[in-house]
Amino acid sequence: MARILNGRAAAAAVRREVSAEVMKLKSRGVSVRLDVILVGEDPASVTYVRNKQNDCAEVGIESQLHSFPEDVPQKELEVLVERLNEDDAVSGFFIQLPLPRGLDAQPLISRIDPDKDVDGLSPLSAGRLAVGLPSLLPCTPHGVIQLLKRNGIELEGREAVVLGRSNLVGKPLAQLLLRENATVTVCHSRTQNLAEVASRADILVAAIGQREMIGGDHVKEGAVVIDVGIHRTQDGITGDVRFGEVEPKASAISPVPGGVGPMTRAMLLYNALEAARR
Ligand SMILES: Nc1nc2c(c(=O)[nH]1)N[C@@H](CN(C=O)c1ccc(C(=O)N[C@@H](CCC(=O)O)C(=O)O)cc1)CN2
Ligand SMILES: [Mg+2]
Repeated sequence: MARILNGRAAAAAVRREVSAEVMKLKSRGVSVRLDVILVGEDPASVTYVRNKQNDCAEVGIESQLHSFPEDVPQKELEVLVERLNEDDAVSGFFIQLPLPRGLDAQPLISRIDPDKDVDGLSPLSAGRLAVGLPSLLPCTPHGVIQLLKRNGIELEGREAVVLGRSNLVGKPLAQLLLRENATVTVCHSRTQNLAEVASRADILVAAIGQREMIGGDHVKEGAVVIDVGIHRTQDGITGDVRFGEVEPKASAISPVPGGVGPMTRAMLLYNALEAARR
């Protein structure tokens, strides 16, 4: 029976730590402000943004929402990004993803000042991470590392397999695991013998975006399994992992919901604090 890696508890601990540091900054006259760009009315995005703003309020971070209809011109968003870059009252900001069809997120993200890039997704932030310079770290991958570390799971010298190579999760997570001295393999849709490669892992991270694709045959006995997937079904939310099949083989496993998701939110608060210190 696997240990359940409780993301809600770890995230609550991060929030307490951030809150204490925000308080200290405030006592020195420095306020922390996280601005949010939301385009369109995708229900999941609207919920995530509301949750993130509630998190900010809980830890004493100010937050301002910049909300646009889905047909907003790209140029208007570019102008806003430049304005937020220049505004000294704004510690950091992010664009809630995905953007509606017709808008291109990458040129906007590329314009964000890396010192304000609380999602850690700009090419400059990614480059800093890749060469080992200090940078704001993408929230989900950083949340995965924190979930592992706060549960006392050793990474150094261990075989880590990341399933998925997105800019949001897979690629930066591979960099972070390398930084922790794990031996890292990244798998993707063209990987041959996926189950064979995955079952080499001491630490297996599923971030492929395919509902319940990973089963017992992908997992080595005693592996630590992290599920980054989020899929809404009629029966509730599930991940990329068939939990019932994998849990008996794993030594530890993150649930969905209540695993990586809450950590993503918590690491955004951590980044807002870091940005304010810059
Ligand atoms: N600009 C960004 N956009 C998106 C990101 C991101 O990090 N930055 N990640 C995802 C969405 N996301 C945050 O934005 C996010 C998704 C899910 C959760 C979460 O807590 N999930 C819960 C379950 C879902 C629920 O209850 O609705 C859980 O896993 O327990 C947090 C953040 C894409 N967009
Ligand atoms: Mg600066």
